[in-house]
Amino acid sequence: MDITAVNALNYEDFVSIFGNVVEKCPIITAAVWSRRPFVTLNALEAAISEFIDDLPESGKEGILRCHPDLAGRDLQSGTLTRESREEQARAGMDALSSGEASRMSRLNEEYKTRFGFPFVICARMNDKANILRQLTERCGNERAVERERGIEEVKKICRLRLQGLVLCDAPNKL
Ligand SMILES: NC(=O)NC1=NC(=O)NC1=O
Repeated sequence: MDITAVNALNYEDFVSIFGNVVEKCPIITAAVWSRRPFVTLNALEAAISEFIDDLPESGKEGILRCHPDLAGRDLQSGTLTRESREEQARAGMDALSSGEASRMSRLNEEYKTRFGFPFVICARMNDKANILRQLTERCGNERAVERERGIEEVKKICRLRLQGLVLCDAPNKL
């Protein structure tokens, strides 16, 4: 699908295709539909980013709370979205040793207790070791710092999900 086809979508199809570029936050996609036509994929990504940046702190924290824990109960119970399942698998979250899994679980709980929202990182840009290192380090940050850092990671996840939806078809249309 190229950007011309994206701009031609009605809002039902737009939300149906792009509704999970920000995990479990289709309202963001539904809202930015009004900003079409998007000149490029980057313009669509920028519209999403601007919508997020304009939210109050509670809205940003709400977005973070829609993200499943890495190697958490959703992964264990098979209830991850397709996108999250693929992302977590690529980062090796489904192949942790029992020691690594219990460390992830403990650190995730510590992080959530401290901040009131989950640790979010773009799994596709990190491996297992770096995720554990980042989780350990970021637990020591201030809440405001982690709110912004988590949103930065949400935007990276969103960019990669958008590229998978719009660019991946492009090579087929030689
Ligand atoms: N808590 C998280 O960071 N979750 C996730 N990051 C990803 O890249 N995919 C997820 O499900």
